[in-house]
Amino acid sequence: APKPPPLPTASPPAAQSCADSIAAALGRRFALMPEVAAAKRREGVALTDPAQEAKVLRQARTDATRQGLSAAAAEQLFAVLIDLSKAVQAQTPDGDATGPDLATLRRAVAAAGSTLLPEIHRCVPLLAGHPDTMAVALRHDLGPWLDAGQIETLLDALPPRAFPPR
Ligand SMILES: C=C(O[C@@H]1C=C(C(=O)O)C=C[C@H]1O)C(=O)O
Repeated sequence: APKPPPLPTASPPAAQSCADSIAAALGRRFALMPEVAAAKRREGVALTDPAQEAKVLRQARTDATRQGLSAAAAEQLFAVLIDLSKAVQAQTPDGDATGPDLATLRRAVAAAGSTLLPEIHRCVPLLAGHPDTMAVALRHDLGPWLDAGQIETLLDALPPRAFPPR
């Protein structure tokens, strides 16, 4: 009998561009965190804001449900993003005497976050069967913000490891 063809190894372009756009949206969100840290210091606000976290998680569940994605997977992803975002803030050196205020920055954080779930929805079928594509994209785009262990944590909350095709 003929041997079955080998499993594909190279990422098709559609999977790669999907992973790149998710990584870019994540990068835009993390890139705001040094500014968030600076605004909190200026405004005398604590690193952790449980009410804001609850709002972000509630929004993630609502958006996911509206888009036909798993609310649990979306909440888990944003819980990981909150943890990692606080780690980035905690590592931000003292600085910036001026810059956008926290309320303005939170609107920008929400805008960056809101592009994620629609992208994930579009990408789930394309990333299925390509376990390394997202890893390569995150390592490429998130190096300025996250270390290797943090990138692994985030990969566990993204397709194709999370958000199974439905
Ligand atoms: C980004 C912030 O810092 C923390 C991280 C949050 C997030 O990643 O959405 C939300 C609340 C804070 O505990 C913030 O306060 O807005």
